[in-house]
Amino acid sequence: METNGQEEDTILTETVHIKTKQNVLTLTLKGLQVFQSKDDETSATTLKWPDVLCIQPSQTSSETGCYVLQYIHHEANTSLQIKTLQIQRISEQCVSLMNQQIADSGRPKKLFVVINPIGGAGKGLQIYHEEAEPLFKLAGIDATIVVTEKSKHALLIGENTDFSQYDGIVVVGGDGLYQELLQGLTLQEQKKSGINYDSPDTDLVKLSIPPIGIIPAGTGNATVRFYNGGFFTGRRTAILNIIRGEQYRASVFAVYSNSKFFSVSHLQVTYGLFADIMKRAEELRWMKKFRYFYSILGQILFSRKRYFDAEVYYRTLDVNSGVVAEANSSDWISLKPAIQHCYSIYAMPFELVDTVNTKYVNPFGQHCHLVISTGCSQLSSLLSLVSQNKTSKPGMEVLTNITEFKIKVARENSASPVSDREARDIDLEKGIQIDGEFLKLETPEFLVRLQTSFVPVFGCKPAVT
Ligand SMILES: Nc1ncnc2c1ncn2[C@@H]1O[C@H](COP(=O)(O)OP(=O)(O)OP(=O)(O)O)[C@@H](O)[C@H]1O
Repeated sequence: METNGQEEDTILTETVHIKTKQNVLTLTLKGLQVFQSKDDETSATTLKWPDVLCIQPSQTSSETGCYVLQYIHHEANTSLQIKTLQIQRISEQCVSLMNQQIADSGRPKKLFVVINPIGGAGKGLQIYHEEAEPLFKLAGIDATIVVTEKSKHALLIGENTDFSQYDGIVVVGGDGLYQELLQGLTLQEQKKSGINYDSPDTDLVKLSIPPIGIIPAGTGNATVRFYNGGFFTGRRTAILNIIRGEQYRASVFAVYSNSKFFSVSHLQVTYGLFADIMKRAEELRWMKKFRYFYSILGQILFSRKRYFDAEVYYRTLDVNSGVVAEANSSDWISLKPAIQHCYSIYAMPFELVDTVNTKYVNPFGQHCHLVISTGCSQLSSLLSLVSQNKTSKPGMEVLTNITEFKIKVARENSASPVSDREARDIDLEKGIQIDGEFLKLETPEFLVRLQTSFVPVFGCKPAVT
């Protein structure tokens, strides 16, 4: 709460006691402040209304006017914690005004919650009931819960539910569950609008839905980290950001193939190496969460690179003018040489800020980067994905400021395989990995278009280091 202009914003000022010492409590339109003495600003606790969880009568003191204030504390690295403040001798009028301001702070009042009971360690329900529900109750939030009963259930929920009576949609699961819901929501919005959403030349209609919050309960929980400042330090931060109600519009990819809208992607689109790893992980599903570790290790240590020839075309944003280069031209920019002999292509719908002074991943950005591994080691390609590298190096081309790209894979293998390995390679040639799932294309070519400000999400801006 700023002191500038505070006088005009002030709703009420009164004297209260904290730890038996006299304090001044001031309520303003923006928040509240408690301080021992006007001359000692350092002793002040200053809170904005979205950070005030609740004020309730103390359970440990029978004294009238003794209340416990619970509030959200912001740590230096964007993680959030709950703190309490016991206040004595506070008036009923002040408590009632505080409750009014908390209710008007913009936090959601009604949430629609989708829980995956089998994601990750199978603890989605437990996580929700033990960690999220008590905090939602404390914050006066009502929740309607739907537990998914089968694969793709979240897609049907997204496609067929009218969310207009809710202030937020919450996903309790991993990246896969969020992708399914997003896919359903995207289809619902496009169908409602009547556009030809199969054409990549038609802009998708941005989602006009209540913001989505993710409570991580899957094996892969990457996107929630980026939506919550990039330094994800626990589920509690994600839950508290939903309660705070701060929202942004995140970018996603729209993926097209064979002249059809194929999928929406909130995390990553990969072709080649990482799609192959994901395919192997699916075959090892019985190993539960260890399947990723095992399939990555198996590929890096024991498997050869599966090379393919690809034509790569792209469009970029002129970051200084904000204009998409070549946007009105039918010509795409092509890599030189036009055909890349490579083994991995990937992109994430995030803007990477990586300068001498700062490095962070921004999911609310305007462009992304595309990485093509040609001659570098598989480990190097993997590390670049994990570390969000955006610098080209020998055997790895990184294209920056990308807004869309098009990949056409030339068939490396003969149509009639002579060995099991060749048969597997042909199978893999049509594979693409989207947000952790291995999917099959009809033909090995696809177009990916960044859709900026596409989906409203609860969260906070990236932590700038
Ligand atoms: N009741 C259910 N029975 C079977 N599958 C389900 C059920 N509910 C959701 N799913 C499926 O679970 C998959 C994974 O969900 P989620 O992303 O929450 O967890 P995860 O453990 O990170 O995922 P993954 O297993 O892909 O690593 C989704 O593809 C979804 O279709």
